[in-house]
Amino acid sequence: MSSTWTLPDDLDLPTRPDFFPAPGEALPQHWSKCFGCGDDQPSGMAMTFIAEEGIEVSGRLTVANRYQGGPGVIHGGILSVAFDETQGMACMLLGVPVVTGHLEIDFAKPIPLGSVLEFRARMDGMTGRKLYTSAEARIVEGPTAGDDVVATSRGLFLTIKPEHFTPMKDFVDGEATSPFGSSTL
Ligand SMILES: CCCCCCCC/C=C\CCCCCCCC(=O)SCCNC(=O)CCNC(=O)[C@H](O)C(C)(C)COP(=O)(O)OP(=O)(O)OC[C@H]1O[C@@H](n2cnc3c(N)ncnc32)[C@H](O)[C@@H]1OP(=O)(O)O
Repeated sequence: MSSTWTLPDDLDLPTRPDFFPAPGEALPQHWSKCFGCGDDQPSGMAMTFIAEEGIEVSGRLTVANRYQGGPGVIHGGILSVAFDETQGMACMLLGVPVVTGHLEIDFAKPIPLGSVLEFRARMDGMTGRKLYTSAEARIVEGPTAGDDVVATSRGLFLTIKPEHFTPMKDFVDGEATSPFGSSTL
């Protein structure tokens, strides 16, 4: 896999607050209408996440037929959504709202429709408002399941003020039922 990504050398690794789910417990969706994780988004990807040790999360995605890009394989954009979501969830362990500033993906192996993917993402460090993350995906169920890493990603997330989404309030489609965290609307 190739990448031009280099981490700054002045990063801190924060400690994880204890008010979030313990390792092994499910993470709440951050916004019920989110395409990646929301349960109020019928056309979405319904990803689920577990808190791991440290500032790390795992997430699962079943590759539905509608996620097809090339013949029989996942669309690269769908895989990118999953990486965005998983790394955003790793940031969420710190209890601060964030948005993605930069995301990059290396697509290493084809991923057949019907596969179940497991993503793992972690915080590599932060400086000021900038949170640096990395992640990888493996196929855990399906005809090509195995230990091979099928894709990797690196992200830069920026902490935002609660009012970041206020100008978007009128564009939300109906009532959201975000139970926890929320996108601060
Ligand atoms: C869907 C929303 C979910 C939100 C949930 C929140 C609550 C839950 C909490 C957690 C769950 C997380 C789960 C989320 C999963 C999905 C996340 C997404 O898909 S988010 C949607 C896509 N992303 C955007 O819409 C951002 C659009 N962009 C912006 O709004 C701005 O550009 C923003 C906020 C990212 C930065 O703008 P500035 O004005 O606040 O700050 P400046 O000064 O430009 O940048 C600050 C520092 O960052 C660097 N920077 C910014 N963008 C960069 C980039 N692309 N590459 C490298 N550096 C960058 C700059 O160089 C600067 O660095 P120096 O402080 O000077 O060292």
